[in-house]
Parts: sequence; C-alpha cells; structure tokens
Amino acid sequence: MEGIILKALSGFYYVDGGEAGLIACRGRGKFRHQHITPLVGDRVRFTQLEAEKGILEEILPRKNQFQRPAVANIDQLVIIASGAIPITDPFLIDRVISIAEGRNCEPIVCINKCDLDDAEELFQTYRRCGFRTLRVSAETGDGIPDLDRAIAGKISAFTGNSGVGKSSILNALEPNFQLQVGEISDKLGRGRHTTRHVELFRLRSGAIVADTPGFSSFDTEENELRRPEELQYTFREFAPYLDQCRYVGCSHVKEKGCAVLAAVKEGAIPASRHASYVRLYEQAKEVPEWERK
Ligand SMILES: Nc1nc2c(ncn2[C@@H]2O[C@H](COP(=O)(O)OP(=O)(O)OP(=O)(O)O)[C@@H](O)[C@H]2O)c(=O)[nH]1
Ligand SMILES: [Zn+2]
Repeated sequence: MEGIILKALSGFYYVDGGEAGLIACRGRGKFRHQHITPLVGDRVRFTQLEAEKGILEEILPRKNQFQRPAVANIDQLVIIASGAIPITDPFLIDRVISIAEGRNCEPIVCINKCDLDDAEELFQTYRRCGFRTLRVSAETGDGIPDLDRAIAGKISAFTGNSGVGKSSILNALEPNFQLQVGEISDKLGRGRHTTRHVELFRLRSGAIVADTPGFSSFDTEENELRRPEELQYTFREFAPYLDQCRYVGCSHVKEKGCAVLAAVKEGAIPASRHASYVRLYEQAKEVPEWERK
C-alpha cells in the first residue's frame, strides 16, 4: 500500500492510508542501517499488519526536503502577509520565496486582513512578478474560497510573520481546526525555539496542510548557505535579463551595464524585490566556503 506520512511521534510514523485510515507504522531496520530518516510528508510504501498498525517498506523519491521544520514533498509554500497590524516587510516574503524557488516548491502570496487594508502595493508587486497572489480576509471570509482552490490536491505549508493571521486562515479553511488565535499563552507555549514538531492535516477538501507551529518562522539558515551567484535564479522576474548584462558573472548589485538594474530603473522589476535580492546577496557572501554543503 502507499500513503503519506502525516505525523511522526515516539518512533511511529502515522501514514494516511486513504480508506484504511491512519496507520501507525514502524520503520524497517534497514532505514536505520542506511541512515534514512523517514520524514513527515514522505510518500511511502507500507504493509498493513493489523487494523491500524503497519511497517514502512520504502520511502519513495522526494520532490524536496526541508530541515527546519523537517518535512518533505511540500508542493507549495503559502506566504501569508498583511497590509495592516502588522504590516509585512516585503523582505520577509522575498526571503521565503527565494527558499521555495530553490526547492522546486511553488510560492503563493496570500495577503490577509483585506478588510483593514487591501495592500495594493504588495499585491501588485507579487502579481507583476508572476506569483499566484491572493487577497483574503479571515475575518469576513472574503477570498477564502480562492485560497481553498489554490491548495486543492496539493501539500501546502503556511508561513508568515507573527500576527498576520495564519491560525485564523486555517480556521477559516477548516472550522474543525480550532487553532487558538492571538493568545499570548499560546504563543509562549509554542516554544518556537525548542520543538520543531510538524504535522500534516488532510482537510475535508482533500488538500493537505502543514500546521503552523513549526512553520511560523521558516529558518533562514539554509538560505544563507546558498552561494551568492545562485541567488539570481531564485528571483523569477530577473530571468529575462540575466544574459543581457554587459559582464559575464555580473552580480546585479551595482555593476555598469547591468540589465537587471536597468529593468529596476524602468520599473519592470519592483525596487523592493531588487533590494531584497541585494540584502540576501550580501548575506550569502558572508558565509565562508567551508560552511557550505
Ligand atoms: N481585521 C482582521 N483581523 C484578523 C484577520 N485575520 C486575523 N486577524 C486577527 O489578527 C490577530 C492574529 O491572528 P492569528 O491567526 O493568531 O495570527 P498568526 O499568524 O497565527 O500569529 P502567530 O501565532 O503569532 O504566528 C488575531 O487577533 C486575529 O483575530 C483578518 O482577516 N482581519
Ligand atoms: Zn547584472
């Protein structure tokens, strides 16, 4: 049988076995010998032993994999942003987009709290760059059906800065969730710096989503380990200009004859996107060679 690992706990992998329900599986000893750690999100082959118990036989090839939180096969990263309380700094969005683009994972920009502010500038910035960009309000329910359609049939992880409304949106998508919204005790309890537990949930619509705790702040570590010269490929709107710069190996930061800079000047590339690129480029340059993979 085949299924997806939704949760890992105390040595058991809970596999969504479709009609068979949730099957608690142990891994075969060979995984340990081969240093293979099954991850939440893994597509697996397993044998059912009794009603709700089984054994993992094989991990099918991964589409991608993240370390913090440890999860595999994320199809889409839904980046929640907001134009009001709090106003999202575009750099936070761009950093996550860059991570997603480097991992064969589709970024979706979802602007919440549109009842307070329609965030026209953010919306246009990401739409113009070619990202699927949605406007929603968890409060009024506006746009939530669009988000529902955007995540249908996929595995999606939700991310976004604190307070943008990730829990509220998941609750709006699936009232069964009943995630606690905006409570201080909850925020402390999540222990963002301690556990990195992650779990996937199948919504009634069939979409699979990663719960927020492990995903509320995507770690930048992996991004910073990327070579500076690879960063340009994670800004999709740069693509038409990359081979038009005067110098081979142009960093698109301040060189003369840089086609990317010219496009920023003309307004074809949003200035905030380029500013984020420069910031990530400078960060990437700081990483010593021996620290890279
Ligand atoms: N007006 C308005 N308020 C919202 C909306 N969505 C969420 N809120 C409010 O924003 C606050 C934060 O919402 P949460 O859902 O807890 O945000 P979060 O992103 O999960 O926050 P963290 O747990 O800190 O990561 C709460 O007071 C919500 O009621 C919205 O669409 N409109
Ligand atoms: Zn250039």
